[in-house]
Amino acid sequence: MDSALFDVIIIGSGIGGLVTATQLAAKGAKVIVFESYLIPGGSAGYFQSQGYTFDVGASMIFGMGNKGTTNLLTRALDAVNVNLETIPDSVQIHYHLPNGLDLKIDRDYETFLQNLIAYFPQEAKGIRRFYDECQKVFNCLNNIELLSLEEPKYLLRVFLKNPLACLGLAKYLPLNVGEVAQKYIQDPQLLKFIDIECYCWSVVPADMTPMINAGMVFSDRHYGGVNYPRGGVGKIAEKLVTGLAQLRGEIQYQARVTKIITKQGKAVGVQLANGQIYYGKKIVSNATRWDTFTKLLPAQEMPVKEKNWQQRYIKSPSFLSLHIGVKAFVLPVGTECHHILLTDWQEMTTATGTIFVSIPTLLDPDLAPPGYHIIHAFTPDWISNWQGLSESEYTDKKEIAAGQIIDRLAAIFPGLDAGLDYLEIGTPRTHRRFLQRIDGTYGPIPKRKLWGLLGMPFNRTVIPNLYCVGDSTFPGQGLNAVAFSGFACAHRIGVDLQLRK
Ligand SMILES: NC(=O)c1ccc[n+]([C@@H]2O[C@H](COP(=O)([O-])OP(=O)(O)OC[C@H]3O[C@@H](n4cnc5c(N)ncnc54)[C@H](O)[C@@H]3O)[C@@H](O)[C@H]2O)c1
Ligand SMILES: CC(C)=CCC/C(C)=C/C=C/C(C)=C/C=C/C(C)=C/C=C/C=C(C)/C=C/C=C(C)/C=C/C=C(\C)CCC=C(C)C
Repeated sequence: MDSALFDVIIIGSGIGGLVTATQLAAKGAKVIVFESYLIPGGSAGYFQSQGYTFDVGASMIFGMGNKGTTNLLTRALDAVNVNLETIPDSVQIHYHLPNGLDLKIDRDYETFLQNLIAYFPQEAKGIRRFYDECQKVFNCLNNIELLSLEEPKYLLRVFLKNPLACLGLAKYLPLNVGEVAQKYIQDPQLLKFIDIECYCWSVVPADMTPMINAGMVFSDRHYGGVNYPRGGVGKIAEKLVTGLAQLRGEIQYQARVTKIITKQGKAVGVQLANGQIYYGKKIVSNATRWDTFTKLLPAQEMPVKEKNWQQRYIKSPSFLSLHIGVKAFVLPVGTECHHILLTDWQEMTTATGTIFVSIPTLLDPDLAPPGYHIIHAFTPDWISNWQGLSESEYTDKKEIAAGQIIDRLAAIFPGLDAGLDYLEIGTPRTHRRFLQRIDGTYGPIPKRKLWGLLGMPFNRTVIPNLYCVGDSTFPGQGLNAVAFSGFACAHRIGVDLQLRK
């Protein structure tokens, strides 16, 4: 069944897809979003059970500050006249690391530096120089308008307005964190610490983590800060959808796109699982590049550019996630919201080696019944560890794996077993199923050491009228990063469609 022509069809309502949709609707485009799940948000969605509201992903949110230009989530919400109350987190992460390295990353930059220097006094100068250099990158970004790097007029405009910031960014685009850190720091334990500072959001150590992204994360946490949306991470997507609807943009749920329709090599529409066909002038995929170019388009016709990208980037592991409800007594007084647990540096990048913990109810108690808290504990794991099992083997394996994580969590929550009220276990298979992400992957990671961010593709693809948005486009994983990708994608499409607003 055919239907009206849309300006833009967006496949998927992750934050990347929704920022693209809202930006384009605000520019006056006729937009429709198709989402395969029941609610918007993708990996920034939520689920509710027995009085708890769980974030499906982590709850450490950057980009919700109220100043500068890098607060892209705040800006995306403002652009469609919706707002969301946020709760500031005074500590980004409490690290529990090998050899007794127990450190809180304070929101205040100077306090953070002093706390780290207390562990490595001999590296005081190097620590300051390294993190100050990250701040330099951030200051360049935070001084310019952030739009599509594929739009020459914008590049010229931004360059003429702020040449030093642009040259600064151009210098850092090919660099990784490792090479900058090693300029200033010699202590092997401290370099390991820089590795986990990167790994916990990029899923690769410092020598493979782009310097631009580190500039964002290591500086925004002290500038706009980490801020939690009241009501849960899922509120960001819900509010964007409200804004989209106010601008007459449409969204359909339980609407899985099975095919991108092409005509003479150009993308012209999409087909849904129920057989319906929709046509659009521009098609945007918020599915991963792997899903886009193997499932939504014929895998055997994959463009060379995409094949080359797959030579440079591989799928990161997925996660084993425990969504836990506990009695309040489990949390010792002074517990912070986010934790990283690692007992052996050798295990940092191995499956289930590093444990991540979020306790969003410390910021927003209404996410759990009175007297209870949420502990979301997750650890990287590969889908290959969860395949080829019978139903009962799968259930047993889940329980054993969850038991092991709970035992390890006892290091910081000794009463956890006794105070357990609720437990839901998600595996890489769960992430694949609910998020429609191939192998449940968290996103692309470099296959080998690359030139910083230079290898990450922008939004246009070699197929005319087909764009990608989200974490397999520049600058990669993270809600604020995919929000950037959404701003850039909408800007490029706005120019291509000659939208006047
Ligand atoms: N900072 C944090 O704590 C945090 C928390 C959650 C997520 N994240 C980040 O968010 C990023 C992901 O954002 P994103 O925008 O790239 O995408 P996403 O994967 O979150 O969303 C993609 C959406 O597209 C939908 N979809 C996929 N294929 C479809 C199809 N064929 N038809 C219809 N719908 C389809 C999925 O259901 C999903 O809702 C991740 O990189 C992760 O790092 C960060
Ligand atoms: C003209 C000339 C000469 C030149 C040009 C140059 C330029 C202009 C350039 C530009 C560039 C740009 C714009 C760039 C941008 C970038 C960006 C925006 C970036 C961003 C980033 C972000 C990020 C990375 C983020 C991230 C985050 C994340 C991932 C997070 C996550 C988290 C997690 C998972 C964790 C959890 C933990 C716990 C729980 C503990």
